[in-house]
Amino acid sequence: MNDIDTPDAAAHAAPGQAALDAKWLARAIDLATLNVSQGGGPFGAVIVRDGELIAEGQNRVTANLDPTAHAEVTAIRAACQAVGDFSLAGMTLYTSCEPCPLCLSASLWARLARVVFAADRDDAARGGFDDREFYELFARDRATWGMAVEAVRPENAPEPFDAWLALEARTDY
Ligand SMILES: Nc1nc2[nH]cnc2c(=O)[nH]1
Repeated sequence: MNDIDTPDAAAHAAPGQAALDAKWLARAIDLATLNVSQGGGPFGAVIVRDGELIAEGQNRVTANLDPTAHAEVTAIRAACQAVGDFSLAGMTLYTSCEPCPLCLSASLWARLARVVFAADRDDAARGGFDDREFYELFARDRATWGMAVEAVRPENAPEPFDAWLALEARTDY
């Protein structure tokens, strides 16, 4: 079992929460290990609301030819379908590994209340995954990146936002 009862976790968790966290993290880790034997990457995740399992996810990047199919993202997609909403406000994401920047951003967009992880970015690096490197990249000037990120600003660049703001019946997210 993982020792997740750190001072930091304890500061945010209600009494009894540590045992519940351990239970859901164990499921996420099981999903991750199982996924390795099923042609996927070593990552698993579950989404829980009020102690109830809403959805599970596994890394399907290579299996689905989808670089965004990280375990957390597949769990978020499945949870949104399960509850019929693009918001997962009030829910907790348990993941077998610290979310990479993609998964952390997806978690923020999904408005999750909590993210709890087991292995960390150093464990992922040992497994050959770039999570830590991407965190380090975001802390650096983009000019130093291997991938060019270029702002080109045609006159009508803000136009889609004008259309959005003019739409009274828009669904904000
Ligand atoms: N947390 C996490 N990190 C990854 N790095 C590569 N794939 C994944 C994934 O599915 N989850």
